[in-house]
Amino acid sequence: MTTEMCFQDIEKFCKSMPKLELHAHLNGCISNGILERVPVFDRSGKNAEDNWISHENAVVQEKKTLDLAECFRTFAKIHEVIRTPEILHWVTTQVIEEFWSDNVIYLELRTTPKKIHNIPSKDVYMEKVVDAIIECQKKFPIVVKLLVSIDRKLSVLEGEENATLAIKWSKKFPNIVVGMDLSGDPSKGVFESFVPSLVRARDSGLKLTLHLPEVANALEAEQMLDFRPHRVGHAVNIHPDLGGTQKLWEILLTSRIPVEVCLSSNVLSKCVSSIDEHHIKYMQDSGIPFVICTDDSGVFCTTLTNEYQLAANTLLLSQDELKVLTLKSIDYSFGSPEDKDMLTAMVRGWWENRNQEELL
Ligand SMILES: CNc1ncnc2c1ncn2[C@@H]1O[C@H](COP(=O)(O)O)[C@@H](O)[C@H]1O
Ligand SMILES: [Zn+2]
Repeated sequence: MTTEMCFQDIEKFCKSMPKLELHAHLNGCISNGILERVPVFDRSGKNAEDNWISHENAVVQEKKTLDLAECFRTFAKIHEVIRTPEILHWVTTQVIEEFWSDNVIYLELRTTPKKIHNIPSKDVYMEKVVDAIIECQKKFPIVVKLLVSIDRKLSVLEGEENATLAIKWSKKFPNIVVGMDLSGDPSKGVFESFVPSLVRARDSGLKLTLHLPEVANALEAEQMLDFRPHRVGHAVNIHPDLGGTQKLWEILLTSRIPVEVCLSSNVLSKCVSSIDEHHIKYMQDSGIPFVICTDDSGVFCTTLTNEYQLAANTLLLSQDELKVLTLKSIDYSFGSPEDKDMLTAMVRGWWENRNQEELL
């Protein structure tokens, strides 16, 4: 970052920049502000005015270190709030609106469809999320895509079900449902068992992103990288100085698979000991492609602005480098060629205007 820019300037600058978010779990992105306002809907599905779920029931998330196990307990608490199709629809609109307020112009949301509480089926889950996306795209200048996740604690059969669901919904809404993700508690489940489902999704045109294990598991990390997904999440425990191996690092390096970097998530979940020890520096030095993401903006009390600011401070990025980072995230996105052209024009337009204003 240029020396004349102070901390607040960087924040203001990162906020004003148009940004792309490529790694955001729907329920992990429900902020305290949203949780405190979850409405109670009456039986007809209408929002019963002034009837909010009490604050005591809301999950209070704090910006503090949680270990991974605590993170997963927090997700379970949030899932307790998502009791009806109406609430799911409402929270999805709120999450999208919060990203839009942060100047996110393109958002890839991911979620594991669930049949829980009064949500009668995974299809209804998909319907509510897709409806909310369509509604928000009419209201705000933001492009939103959906990736269907497989939570790795699920059975192989349920993984198959999610792949079938993703394929079916991508045929219905090809501009919205564009990919699949494998995520969840890395101490549960086995990547290899989901390979047939993921291959089926890939063969039907869906893009894939896999969470590389956030705990040291060189064998699984290697299997995931060898699978050549379109992107990977996190990439902790890959570099030989940081819990990985030379072999893993070289596979990542030569594969050119873009990494979704989630700085706050990695530090707050204690997968990385501090921001200064984060592998983002090694990735920058080696030229490994990466994109800055939030992961769970609600659970980690962060924003994409904050993550860009952290990256700018950690890597001492110039404004021009921030522009390049944003333009690269367009390339790595799962948007269509038309989406990418439109986003490139928007981002370039914003930077050109800004440069002209500076000259005046
Ligand atoms: C912190 N690092 C992480 N590592 C692995 N999986 C994570 C995660 N953060 C979130 N999830 C996955 O996303 C779900 C919440 O969103 P959805 O209910 O699907 O919308 C979590 O239950 C977990 O499966
Ligand atoms: Zn994630």
